[in-house]
Amino acid sequence: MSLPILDLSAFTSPSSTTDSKRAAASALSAACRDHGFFYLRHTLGPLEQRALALAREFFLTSSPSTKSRISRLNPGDGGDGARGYQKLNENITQGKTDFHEGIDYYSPVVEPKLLDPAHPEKGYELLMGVNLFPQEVEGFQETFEAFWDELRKLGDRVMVAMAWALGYEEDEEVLLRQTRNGFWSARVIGYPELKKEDGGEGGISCGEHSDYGCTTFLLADPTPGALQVLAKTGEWIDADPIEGCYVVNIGDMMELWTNGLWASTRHRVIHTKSGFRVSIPFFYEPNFDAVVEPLDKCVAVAGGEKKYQPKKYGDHLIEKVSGNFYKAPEADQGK
Ligand SMILES: O=C(O)CCC(=O)C(=O)O
Ligand SMILES: [Fe+2]
Repeated sequence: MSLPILDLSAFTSPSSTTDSKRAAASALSAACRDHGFFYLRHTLGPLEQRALALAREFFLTSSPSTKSRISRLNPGDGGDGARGYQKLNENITQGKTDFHEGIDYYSPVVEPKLLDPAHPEKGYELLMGVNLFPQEVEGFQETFEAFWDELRKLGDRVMVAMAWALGYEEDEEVLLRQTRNGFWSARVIGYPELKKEDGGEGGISCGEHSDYGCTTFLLADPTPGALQVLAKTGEWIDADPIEGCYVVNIGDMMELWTNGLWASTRHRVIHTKSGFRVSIPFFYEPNFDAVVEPLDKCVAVAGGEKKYQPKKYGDHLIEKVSGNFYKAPEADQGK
């Protein structure tokens, strides 16, 4: 089984017809309902290769002091508990350590919130700090900021396409209204190959999880066999990169909006091939204060039964981020 390849250019081009939008929305609806994962044909040109190359340069050539200068630190220790660099084995999924290193970024906050203004060295409230860039890697910050800007715009268009796919052709901004100032997030991830001594067989590069927000746009280098998606049949299928495409998946908040019509599909990374793998997912998310609840039309499909309680996205995010760095063996943590 393989994942569908979609073209949503009907929603990005100003000259497209209603019929072409309907056709694209119908393919999108089937992909989200049947898989929760799909390939989206879209390219940002050389910006993508530049971002992947800079990510690789950071992981493979930066000194330990460069990496530690941008370390994720807890509130109280100088950080905001979320933004920054995590070394190998620091990230936790389902209570188990992941074998990757990465830098986490979030939407910049207009006024970072110091924990204690009299003692700025203590850092920030959870998630309310500043993004940390490796200034030693020339062009890193500008390239990634430009990359994320483009993906935010793409995400806005995909929200309109998703609204059509859910039957909201007449109210196509029903999702966009709650994501336009989205509290997006992004990761720059490096995966050394898993070897036996690192936990090799049975070890995990990034543990099984669902993404916790709205829609993820993933770009990765060409390494095959690393990202795997749990199909509805119960088998794990490879989501290998396809040139000119993003791997897109829906997250927990989209599952909530659709009243479970589109499930947030579980996935994992097991990288045992040779070479250092790099991936740069962008998580397009609802506004921090968006109250996400099942959409009327999706509730109607389920015979009027609301299967989920409303949830404020910011609360959901705080819950999830707190779990990512806390080793709780029973917990089922998302990303
Ligand atoms: O590296 C990948 O291919 C996927 C990473 C991922 O699933 C995540 O960061 O949520
Ligand atoms: Fe993920």
